[in-house]
Amino acid sequence: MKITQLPQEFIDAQPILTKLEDAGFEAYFVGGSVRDTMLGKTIHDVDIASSAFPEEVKSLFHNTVDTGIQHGTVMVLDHGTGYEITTFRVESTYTDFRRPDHVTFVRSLEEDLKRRDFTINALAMRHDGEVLDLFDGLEDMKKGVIRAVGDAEKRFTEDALRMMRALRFSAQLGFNIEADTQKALVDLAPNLAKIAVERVRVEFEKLLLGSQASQSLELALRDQVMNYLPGPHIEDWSSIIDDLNKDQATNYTVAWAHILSRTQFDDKKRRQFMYDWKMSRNVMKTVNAIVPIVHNPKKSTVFDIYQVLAYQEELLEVLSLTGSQPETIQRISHIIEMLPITKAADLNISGGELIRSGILTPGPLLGRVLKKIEYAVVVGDILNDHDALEKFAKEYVNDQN
Ligand SMILES: Nc1ccn([C@@H]2O[C@H](COP(=O)(O)OP(=O)(O)OP(=O)(O)O)[C@@H](O)[C@H]2O)c(=O)n1
Ligand SMILES: [Mg+2]
Repeated sequence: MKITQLPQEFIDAQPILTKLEDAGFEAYFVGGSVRDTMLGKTIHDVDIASSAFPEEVKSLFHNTVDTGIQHGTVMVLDHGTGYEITTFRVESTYTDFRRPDHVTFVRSLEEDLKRRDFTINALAMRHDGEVLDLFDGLEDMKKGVIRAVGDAEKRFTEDALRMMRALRFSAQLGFNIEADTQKALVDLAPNLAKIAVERVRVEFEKLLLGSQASQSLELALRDQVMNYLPGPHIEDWSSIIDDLNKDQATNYTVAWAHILSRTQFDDKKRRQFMYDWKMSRNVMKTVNAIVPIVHNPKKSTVFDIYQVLAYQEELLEVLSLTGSQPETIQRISHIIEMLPITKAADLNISGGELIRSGILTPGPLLGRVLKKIEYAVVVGDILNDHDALEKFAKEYVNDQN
């Protein structure tokens, strides 16, 4: 099978392949970019596999970086674009379920494709668009199936992450997982607990953002995969799945905030969950700001909303995902629109001015006064007007004495 209209990313990379070929090596586009092209999806980057050994790649191209040379990957820089060229390889025993103990470079494309995870990921494409399909990946694509290349148990034992990848691809593509592959997944799911959390998280986040996330989460639940994922156990998957049946999150911060809004976790358990998943500080801050409001949106005050203003987009999205009433969402949007200030720096008075005018001296009282002023302005008790704020500060200080 030959693709006649190649996406530009491949055309740009063609000279790299032909240079390798002219030197007597084989070179192919492999992996996600070939899969996604066949599926009519847009691609981001192209990966190249070659029979040339890393040193041979380096001697052919002027500008290279050893990005993963021990695994056979060399990056070739070409007009500002980096292309990863990985030598055909086979991997031997994975004693830690994470990384092969060592890789062996080979000259055969088939050997290389044989050790890949799924048939749809084991396609190779020549520089001219000719697709090599040694494991019936195209047929599986047509049928909408995720099938391990060869023995599923072997593939999942080599790298347990592939079980997450199976679920992730099913969420992204809406594909079913083929029966033997599914069985291996059920049997070997406990190994998921042994792999690096960061790797699991990346796949799980891709799953959550997939257009068929709900279908994939249902599979994960049924096959008890959830039991081997980080964090305290979530009891509330069914409501999360229901939500995702109707709509999907636009980014993973929203996805996590949505999940945690649907759980009954208290503050401590929620933090534990995020810590166990090794989420970034930014995600944690956003989730911690949003979840209490989503739990009780009707009770949220103007000042509550003001305090989470930095996360307003995420908040509104999670409210909508969790099925908040339109009136509730409208009320919160309205509060946001009407806020007189968006941050303390918008106040028409500063600590420095209060000191210069002799109303206050540096110290804790000054901090308290500024907080009071901010609160009063936000909730509409006073106007954000310099003289009014100064008067308010004077009266507050007098009351304290
Ligand atoms: N655990 C893994 C990870 C990757 N691969 C192989 O390496 C390719 C590239 O891996 P990666 O970029 O991680 O995934 P993609 O399939 O390219 O998916 P994405 O588009 O999300 O990058 C895969 O297609 C697959 O052939 C594999 O066999 N086993
Ligand atoms: Mg990729």
